[in-house]
Amino acid sequence: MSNANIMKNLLSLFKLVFKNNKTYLIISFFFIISSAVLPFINIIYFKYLFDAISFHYSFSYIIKITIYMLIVYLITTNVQIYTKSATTLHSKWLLIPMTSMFCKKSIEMDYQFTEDQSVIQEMDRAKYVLANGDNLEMYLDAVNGLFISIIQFAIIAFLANVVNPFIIVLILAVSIINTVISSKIRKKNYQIHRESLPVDYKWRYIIKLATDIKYAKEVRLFGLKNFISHKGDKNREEYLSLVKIINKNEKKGFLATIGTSIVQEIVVLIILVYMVIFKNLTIGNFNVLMNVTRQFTESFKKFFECFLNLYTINNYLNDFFLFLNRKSQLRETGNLKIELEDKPGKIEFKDVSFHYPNDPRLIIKNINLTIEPGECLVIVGENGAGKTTLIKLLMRLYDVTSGSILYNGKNIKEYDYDSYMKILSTVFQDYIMFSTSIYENITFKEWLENDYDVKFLLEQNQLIEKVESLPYKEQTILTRRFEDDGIELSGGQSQRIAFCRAMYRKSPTLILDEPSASLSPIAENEMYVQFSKIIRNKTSIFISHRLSSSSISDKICVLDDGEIVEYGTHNELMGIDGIYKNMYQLQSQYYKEVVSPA
Ligand SMILES: Nc1ncnc2c1ncn2[C@@H]1O[C@H](COP(=O)(O)OP(=O)(O)OP(=O)(O)O)[C@@H](O)[C@H]1O
Repeated sequence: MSNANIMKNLLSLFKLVFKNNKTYLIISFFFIISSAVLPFINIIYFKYLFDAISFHYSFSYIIKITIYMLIVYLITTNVQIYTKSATTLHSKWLLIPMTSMFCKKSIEMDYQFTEDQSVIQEMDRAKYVLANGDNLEMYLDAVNGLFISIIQFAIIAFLANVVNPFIIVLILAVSIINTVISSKIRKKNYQIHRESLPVDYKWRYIIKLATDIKYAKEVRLFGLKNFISHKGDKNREEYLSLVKIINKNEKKGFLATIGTSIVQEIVVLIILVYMVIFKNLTIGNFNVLMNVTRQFTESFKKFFECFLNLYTINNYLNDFFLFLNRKSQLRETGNLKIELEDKPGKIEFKDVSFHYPNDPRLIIKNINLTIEPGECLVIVGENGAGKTTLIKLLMRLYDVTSGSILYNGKNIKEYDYDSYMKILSTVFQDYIMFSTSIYENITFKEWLENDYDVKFLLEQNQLIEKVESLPYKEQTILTRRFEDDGIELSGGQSQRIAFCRAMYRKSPTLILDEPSASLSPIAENEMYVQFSKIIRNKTSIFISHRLSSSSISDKICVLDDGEIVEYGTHNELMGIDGIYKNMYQLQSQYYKEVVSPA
């Protein structure tokens, strides 16, 4: 870690403090001054006291300097105690803007990075600063400590006429040796700690497997108790073997520095005793000299300790700022605003090919497709044909490998990212229900009494009866993760909430990936009847395995192994002996078998 990095991170942190918590700076100033001068009050007092006794000053003079000393001591101690606890508290406050910056960056980060192991690990290390707030406290404490030591050096330099130069050289040498030992140990341990983070991350995943409701069914069904606990045992063994190395390194370093410090104490004592016996050093001056020397050692120790803390924690802070400064390629392209955001636009795929960043296989191959404004397109195809991937490209979760996607004639990269995202509403197969109220799950807004849009959507999606029957209606919390009176919805009900969420955005383009996957055939039919009303004046794209969706489609596109193999209206595709006709006939036969009475 270079010094430039330390300075850069310090500056970044200082800017953050200055922007978010100026009070911290004022409190720190008083903390630094009071802590720096506190040890010298006694030293200076005893110097004056011994002088007064040696030179037979009046008793009232001694009382006077004693009272001054007590007043100064009391004020300084109080200031130091108050500001110490205040700086600790205010450094915790700093976690608020830092957490918010971190979350914002994580969300704005290019989607493809969420699958990149090196970025995931960088994010984990950055998270470490937030999850272990003590690190930030220690870092800021170290910065204050450095200032305290520097002021103390200045005071000591002022009093230096009484310090033997040999002692200074000795203290300097011992402090430097101890610093080198400690910094080597810390560097080694930081590397080991870095190695331990992914292990710890896996451990949290294992705990989640055992406790998270998401996995509860699978875990019980397949009797995964031993499987999970075995994984947990192995993981902890791996983690503890790393902690053992860290402890061993620390022990070695501790023993080495204690050894050098003992040698230093003995040599200083020998020199001062020699000066008392052979150089007429008075006991009073011996006392002052001993105290200043000890303070000198203390200040040096503190200085290097703070520097080492700063250096070590800087590694974590560096990861934090590195992550924060990570560029988002997808976001930082165009800045064109979309005009008429509520009107559907023309979407064109031109020679689009794509492979995932971690896999060279082409998943989308030379696609040419036009979706006219207000058209309803159904994309069908076997599992793995590339249907979801095509939608991910349209949603700018990934950039095309070659070719281009146009919206109203302009490459989607030219648009401002947020402006472009506003025109799309998507429900993916793996939509998420958040552990918050039904209302917030749909709107992502604070509760608004009588939000008729939400009521209308609940009604349209046949959820109103269910929601009205709940004790807190739209304010009922989904999932029981945080609330005892939270509710669990069925797959189909959750999917309808996800539809409401997509429709609430009122975007001119609606994309639904497998909208009927969790619905019964009757519900599926009702859904398409509802959809035909909702999608009026919107462009809609459905990915569907169930071909009943064709009843509301204008065009159907059949994907096979990343290529468009058939394209046209339902009637056109039924006219050719292809994949679509085959699939349709198979499915309608199945429906007949299921529905017709035996
Ligand atoms: N993040 C990823 N990294 C690498 N390959 C991926 C990734 N996501 C999907 N793929 C691969 O891309 C191919 C197409 O996947 P996609 O999800 O687009 O298919 P699909 O047609 O939507 O399938 P399904 O009907 O099963 O949902 C698959 O072979 C899949 O393994």
